[in-house]
Amino acid sequence: MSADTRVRPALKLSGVTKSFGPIEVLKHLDLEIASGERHAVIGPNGAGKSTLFNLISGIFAPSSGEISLNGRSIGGMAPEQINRAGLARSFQITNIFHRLSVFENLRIGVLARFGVRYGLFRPISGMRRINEETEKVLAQVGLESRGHDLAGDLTYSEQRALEIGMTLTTGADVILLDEPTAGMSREETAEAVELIRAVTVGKTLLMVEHDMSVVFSLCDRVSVLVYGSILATDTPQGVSANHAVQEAYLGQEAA
Ligand SMILES: Nc1ncnc2c1ncn2[C@@H]1O[C@H](COP(=O)(O)OP(=O)(O)OP(=O)(O)O)[C@@H](O)[C@H]1O
Repeated sequence: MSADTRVRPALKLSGVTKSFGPIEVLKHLDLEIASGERHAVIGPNGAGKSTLFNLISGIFAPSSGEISLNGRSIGGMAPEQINRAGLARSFQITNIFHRLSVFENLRIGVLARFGVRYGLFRPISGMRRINEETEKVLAQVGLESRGHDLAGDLTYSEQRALEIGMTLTTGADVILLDEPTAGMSREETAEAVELIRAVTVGKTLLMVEHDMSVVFSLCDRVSVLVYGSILATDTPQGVSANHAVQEAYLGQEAA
């Protein structure tokens, strides 16, 4: 591996703009997320956080600018292609199959990852490998005892853990989480933070998160998005001490 490859960011946005008709929702964004970094995006309602995630995960194409994943240009690719290139996203709105078991939900992701490859081999050995991988993710997200239960019967925080598990099944090394602790109690939030920390070891995490205590305990750096522009990117401590950020966002939240 060359020195250049080692310092290459996991995710890089250069001059990314997104307009809907005449409205420029994201304005010439530059952002680099280092490989192995845990990074939060914060910002007031309507700042463009969801739009940013939609661009990175391929729901929308950027109007201009460049997005690269592990050095490969992904701007404008379809979500499945971006997923295969190594990026997985969980959604703010629960995105699981309620009438399938927890195990079956996870196995869908594993099948998508291995299905084609194992189609070449004997089905039994292929299924064994797929089931083993599924069990592994089930354990990683702490749902071993719930594998046979319907996903719809899980508690809210267990469903969020399942969603995180679904991002892991794809084998992606860059994970996008959209408000993973939204709607959780303090205890559930603390558990979710530990889970996210554990499952993202060795991976790169980009998350939208409103809860600053989560950002402080989990993230290496934070980017503050206000009116479609990045106002600051810094450590959580640096961002909280930044006067422009306090005026534009944090002060407003505290008020
Ligand atoms: N498909 C779309 N068509 C037109 N305008 C859109 C579209 N999607 C988002 N917008 C506009 O872009 C702006 C940014 O929205 P976005 O949902 O990205 O913000 P956000 O920071 O995620 O907000 P929230 O925290 O409320 O989810 C808003 O003014 C929104 O109305």
